Amino acid sequence: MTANCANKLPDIFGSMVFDDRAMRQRLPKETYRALRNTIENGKKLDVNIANVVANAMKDWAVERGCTHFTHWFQPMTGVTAEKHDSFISASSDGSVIMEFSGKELVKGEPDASSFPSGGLRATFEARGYTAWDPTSYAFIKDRTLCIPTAFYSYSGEALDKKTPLLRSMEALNRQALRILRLFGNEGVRRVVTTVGPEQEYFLVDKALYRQRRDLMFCGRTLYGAKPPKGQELEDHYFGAIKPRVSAYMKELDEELWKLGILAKTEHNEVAPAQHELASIYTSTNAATDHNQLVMELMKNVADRHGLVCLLHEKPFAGVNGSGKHDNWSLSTDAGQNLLEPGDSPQENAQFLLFLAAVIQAVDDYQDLMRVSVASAGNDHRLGANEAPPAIVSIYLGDVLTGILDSIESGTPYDPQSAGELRVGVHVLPRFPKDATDRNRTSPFAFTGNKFEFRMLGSSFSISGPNIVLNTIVAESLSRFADTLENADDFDGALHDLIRRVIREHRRIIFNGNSYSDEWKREAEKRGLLNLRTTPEALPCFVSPKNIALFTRHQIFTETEMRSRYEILLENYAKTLAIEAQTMLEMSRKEILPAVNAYVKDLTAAALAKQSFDRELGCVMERELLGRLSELEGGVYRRTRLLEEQLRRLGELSSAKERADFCADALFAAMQELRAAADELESLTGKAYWPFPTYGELLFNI
Ligand SMILES: NC(=O)CC[C@H](N)C(=O)O
Repeated sequence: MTANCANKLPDIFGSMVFDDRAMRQRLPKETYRALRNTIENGKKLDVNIANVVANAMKDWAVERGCTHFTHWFQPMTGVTAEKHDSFISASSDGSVIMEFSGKELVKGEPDASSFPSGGLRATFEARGYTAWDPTSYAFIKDRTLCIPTAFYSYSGEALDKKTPLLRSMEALNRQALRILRLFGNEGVRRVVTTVGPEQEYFLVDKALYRQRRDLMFCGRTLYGAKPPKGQELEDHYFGAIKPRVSAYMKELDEELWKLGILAKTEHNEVAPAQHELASIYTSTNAATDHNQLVMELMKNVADRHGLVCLLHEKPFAGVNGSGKHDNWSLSTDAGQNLLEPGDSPQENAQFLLFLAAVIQAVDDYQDLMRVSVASAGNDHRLGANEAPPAIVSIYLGDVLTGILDSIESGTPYDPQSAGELRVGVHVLPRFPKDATDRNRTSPFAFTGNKFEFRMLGSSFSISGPNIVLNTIVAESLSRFADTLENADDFDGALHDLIRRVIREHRRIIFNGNSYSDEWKREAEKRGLLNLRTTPEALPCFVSPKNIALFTRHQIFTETEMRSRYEILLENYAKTLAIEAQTMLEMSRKEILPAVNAYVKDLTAAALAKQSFDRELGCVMERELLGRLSELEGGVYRRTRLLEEQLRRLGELSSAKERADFCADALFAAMQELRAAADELESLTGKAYWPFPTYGELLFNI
């Protein structure tokens, strides 16, 4: 955005979205009211009304240069999908008119037989349908009107990431309203979960990227010796943004603002070439759609700047990885944040109950939290260089923990104050927001009025982790409501309930350094789970306890869960197999021939020296040739070993066996090959090494 355009920002914002402003302007009053009723209360939309809405949307889109529309959906691939249809309709005189009907708006059939379904559909029964989600606004991308939709099978099973997310938001709404009624909050009609995601990413030069097959095929480097400088000086974090990156960020912001995305904060991250973009929170459904668009646009805009945006969780070994921090909270339709401590005993009590619900949920369902962030890419990040470990725990800060302690033990919070703290009777001691000191090591940190779930990988759809958060908290709230609805003495029952939750679940609270080895030992003593790899974590998803949870709240059917489990396992094994294949290709076609060329030149130089003068020593050539030949032999042997492991992988039939084999034998073989090749890299002449080094990739922008 040029400087003189800055004052037009409020006009540009949302200009490519058919949002409330556009609806109000374009729809007849009655249609507008009916549509709002659908958006807010889920009321079915009459087909005549849908026709009017569709036509208005089409006119609006055509005025903005659109010729096509698409049902935009989120299959289990983790990225979005679209199939474009033009608005044209043939007339008898050979001309065309532009049309878009209510039927086309509301439902589509993309024949999506090639999306992962985890055995839910065979190709002969491959029908898939998309259904308009009116709670997320339609928008224009690439001259196409995009209609956010849910994607499901012929027999009604969810095949996407949106349907269960909407169901989980509904479950949470149901249970949170029960709780609010107990506190006499009759006016609240809806509780929504909100999210503000922080998105980390790397930028590398496109010309360099193209020379690396590992980046092109896998999104991360599979080889690469440590450069002389990494992030140790901590000079990149929040450093001045380089002009090329700044130009990129400005264009990206403008594109995002046009789509009504609340892009707010941007800065350099810890590793060289790493950056972050944070958005202001909004409803989880919109935030999920928006984050998918953020990732897509990050890539597209980078391309226009001769850059490539890497969203992988660990593009470079040994330096900071990229996460996505999910700032989660609950808000009423009146805008009250339910995780914000209040001023009166009533408000405080309500806050403490919601807090207790989260504490119980995270402790009871640590396994699901871990599953929700499990992927091949994130396995490299969790527990390494400034990313949370695989052990789930909650950070509350000393002040809030102190308050909970005194409620539990019945002792005064403040030694000067008289008597114990009674929930619902006393006002909580004031704790300034800053008292919840930011703890960057915690997987799940309370930050004053929301929780920051820091375990998500940068390439994730935020849908899965939020489905889990919403559902497990809905479960705690429903149990609390069952107890409290039957209580004779509400304040007494509430106090006892909160006390019990703190007593039973305090093991999940940890305010110290989650990166440390002591914490690993301590967590084990506390009986917390430490599910190190994806194949170790995933089976928890389909444990009887978790199937019972998701089916009870109608988020997933058991069939849907089993299919998702299969998809996740397969995805893991496929990712590792692609990486192993890529390593083999790079070793055989690039590394070994390059080193050989260097060896040949060194040999020729030594021979030339000798023939020139027999007395001339060849210490360097002799020694270097010895080391190079040995390492070359090592790389060759390990290449053969990796080939052998890949062959063995091909013989395994079940998805679980394949995933386990990949995490274990295949990954070990990849690591060994890499170690030998990286050593070779540091000994090989610059002109010979076949692809750009870490130093070039990380410091070339
Ligand atoms: N400064 C930070 O917040 C670093 C976060 C880190 N990149 C992660 O993976 O979560």
